[in-house]
Amino acid sequence: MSVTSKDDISHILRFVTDCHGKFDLSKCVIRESALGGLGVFAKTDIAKGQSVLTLNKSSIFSASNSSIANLLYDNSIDGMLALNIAFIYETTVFKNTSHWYPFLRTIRIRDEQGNLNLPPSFWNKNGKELLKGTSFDTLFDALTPEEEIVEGFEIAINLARKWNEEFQLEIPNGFLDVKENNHGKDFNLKLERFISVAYTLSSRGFEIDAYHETALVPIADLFNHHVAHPDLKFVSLYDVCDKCGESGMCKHLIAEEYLEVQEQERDTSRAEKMETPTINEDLINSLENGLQEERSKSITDIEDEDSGIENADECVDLVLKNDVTQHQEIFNSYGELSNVFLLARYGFTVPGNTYDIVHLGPDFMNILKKEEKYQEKVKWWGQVGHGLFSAWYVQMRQEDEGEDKDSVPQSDGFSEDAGSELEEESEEEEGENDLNSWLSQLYIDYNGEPSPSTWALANLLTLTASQWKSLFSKKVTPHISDSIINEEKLPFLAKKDNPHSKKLLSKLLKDKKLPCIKRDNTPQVTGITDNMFHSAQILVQSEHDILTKCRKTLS
Ligand SMILES: C[S@@+](CC[C@H](N)C(=O)[O-])C[C@H]1O[C@@H](n2cnc3c(N)ncnc32)[C@H](O)[C@@H]1O
Repeated sequence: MSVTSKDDISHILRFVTDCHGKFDLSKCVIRESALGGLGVFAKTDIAKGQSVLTLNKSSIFSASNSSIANLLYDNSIDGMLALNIAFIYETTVFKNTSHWYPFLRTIRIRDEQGNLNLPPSFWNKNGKELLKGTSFDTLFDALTPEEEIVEGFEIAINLARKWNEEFQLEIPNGFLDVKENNHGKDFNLKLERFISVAYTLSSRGFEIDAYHETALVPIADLFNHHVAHPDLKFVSLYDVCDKCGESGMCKHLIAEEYLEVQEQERDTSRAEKMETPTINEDLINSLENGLQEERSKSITDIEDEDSGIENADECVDLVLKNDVTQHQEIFNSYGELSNVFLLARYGFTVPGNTYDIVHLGPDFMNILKKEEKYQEKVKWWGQVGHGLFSAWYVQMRQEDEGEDKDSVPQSDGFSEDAGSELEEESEEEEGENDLNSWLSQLYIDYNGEPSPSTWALANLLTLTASQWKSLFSKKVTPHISDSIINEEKLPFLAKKDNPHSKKLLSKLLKDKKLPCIKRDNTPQVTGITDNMFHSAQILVQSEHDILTKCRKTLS
């Protein structure tokens, strides 16, 4: 939960004005939102297509334009780690001397009660209990602390010490000044602050371009998220030089082109072997002289046109994709995300989030472990069946869509691993864990509809011995995975009206345990802050509602 205080509105507006940004105060107003913190509201009706905010990229804050940009670059630090370290230096070391400080100081890493904003993976035991057994825990394993952030903190501490030793750059006080002789306690205290910075920035960052990567954008970060009907589109030219951020020709591109031409000439002439020219400072400088001339000419052209804001390619824009009406809050979209993702990355949850699901993996595992009769079927499903069924199902859906071209394409339930959205790093381990792969496909969607795999596994488990045999065109061999499936039987697995399967699923839902969310004690006793409680309550309620809908579907 990262929110801004209303006392900061004037500072943010002044910063944007000083940066010659365009935010039309006759059309929009920043004020407190019922969702928490601030939001941006329409002062008048505004037509779709209009831009509500235009800022030059030089006024956004990224690691690449921070005061320590060169140091980060020299040490090959990029991405979110670079942004976190840059933010810490800017707000603790450079402070008033930093161009961005008036904006950055409005970004709080603590909630209104003074508690650090922490992701659930770093909540205390009581806090984690609030989410135990939900999809957050079982499907995404998002209660386990990420090693990556601790490693990032250690890198940041070492760099701070190195820069201090080498050229006396002050070590950020209270953040990276970990006492060497008091490693444990002091380390953990400052690690929490570091995590809080990372979590807060991840809830406010915008993907800008190849040069800036993720950056903080004043005012743009005050628009709240809408799950279903966002009003805005964030526009930024991504394809720029990753070394200098130029959108057109720059010395790096010219140097690259020059080398390419040299290469081609060498190939075509097939003459004596020429020495390969390399990009060095001399080459860049000589090329840059030519470029400088070209550039000053084009700058004059732009200034002549003078529209108040410079080259559009050098700006970021928030453009309306809907008409908005007077007084309404104007919403952005942080992505088509379930509450699991919103909480893990952005620190909040939304009631009635249509991207929510309920994971049934552990619930199936419970009955599979208990019942000997299921062992053979489950072994086949894990090794062969799930893959076969998924491929058949996707193909069948494509054929249906081909026949009915006007129909709205729908998710086939297999196109994406339901558990993939939080697991960028675990994609490397793809294939390592077949069990997780098919278990992740066992879920109920927001409408209370079991996923295709859920129906299929339930249908499989409830097959009688003779039905199970007839699933194979050849006798089941001792090695179940070698048995040949009778493909005509696959549609049976997709059935949604098998009373035996419905009964099995109903029992599964009856036994499913979700956390009981109630406030037994004060936050001082439990360490559960209002934000933690509120977020967990919405997430768990959403899962309860999905289960209720599913029970109706099954009855
Ligand atoms: C980019 S900021 C948006 C502006 C924020 N309200 C502020 O005061 O700074 C993102 C934060 O706003 C809050 N937020 C955004 N959309 C929300 C929503 N639909 N419901 C609840 N909180 C939301 C969350 O605290 C989130 O971490």
